[in-house]
Amino acid sequence: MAETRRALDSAEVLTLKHLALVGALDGERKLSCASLADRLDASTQTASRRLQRLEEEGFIDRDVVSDGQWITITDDGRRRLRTEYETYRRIFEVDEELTLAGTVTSGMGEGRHYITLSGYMRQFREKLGYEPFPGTLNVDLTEESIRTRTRLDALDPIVIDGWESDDRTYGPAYCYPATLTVGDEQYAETHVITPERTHHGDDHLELIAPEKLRDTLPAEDGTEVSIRVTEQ
Ligand SMILES: Cc1cc2nc3c(=O)[nH]c(=O)nc-3n(C[C@H](O)[C@H](O)[C@H](O)COP(=O)(O)O)c2cc1C
Ligand SMILES: Nc1ccn([C@@H]2O[C@H](COP(=O)(O)OP(=O)(O)O)[C@@H](O)[C@H]2O)c(=O)n1
Ligand SMILES: [Mg+2]
Repeated sequence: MAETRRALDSAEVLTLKHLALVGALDGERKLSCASLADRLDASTQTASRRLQRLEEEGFIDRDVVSDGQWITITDDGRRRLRTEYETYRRIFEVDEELTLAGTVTSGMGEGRHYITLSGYMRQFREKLGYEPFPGTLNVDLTEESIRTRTRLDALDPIVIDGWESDDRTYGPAYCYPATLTVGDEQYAETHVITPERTHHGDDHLELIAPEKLRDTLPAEDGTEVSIRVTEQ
């Protein structure tokens, strides 16, 4: 589980952006606090404090040497910058559609179990307005769509809360309304569901719907599908 962190303030995000602009996303970059301070139009102490905080929060790695420091932006740092980027994209590209492509695939046969648990089903009824068919239709995303799916982070999902039974806890899941297209067939009442705890990687997308999509569309393993995520 990731630790809970205080969000970076805007000056700290700006510092991270400057580090990326001088190449610290692609590997180690040597910098002095004085040169960073110049770029940020701030004092050396301020630049130093911001670097320290970025390091403490895990957004950069640093190796301090006598005449400066070697800085690398970590994966968490890259993700933080990408979130910033997605927010701007949302501001300037409001009309752009978020469409993902891939092929239908079989998963581990666990989706059915989770969807039918009463702690989730009750919320699906209340928040989505339907009882999903027991399971998730799994889609193997194309390389391009694996990158595009990060744009989901900039949308407001319908949140299915985590809950507890007598013997274990269940994680939350996030739902995004979507239209699924196979050839000429469109199926509108569907949601992309991203469970917080999952055994699948970013290349795998799961969909829920009131009906068995494999029969309705129809679709089988290998069928190419397109998923247009629609704003609520
Ligand atoms: C609503 C929902 C909640 C889930 N909650 C959990 C969870 O708490 N813990 C967990 O290990 N997996 C959870 N999963 C993920 C499943 O274990 C699995 O990774 C995923 O649904 C893929 O299943 P599939 O390959 O059978 O389609 C959840 C899945 C769904 C759909
Ligand atoms: N709305 C849905 C949900 C699942 N399904 C399918 O129903 C079956 C059970 O879902 P599952 O998530 O338990 O299984 P896998 O995705 O692990 O294969 C799978 O074949 C899914 O592809 C469907 O056709 N339509
Ligand atoms: Mg599934």
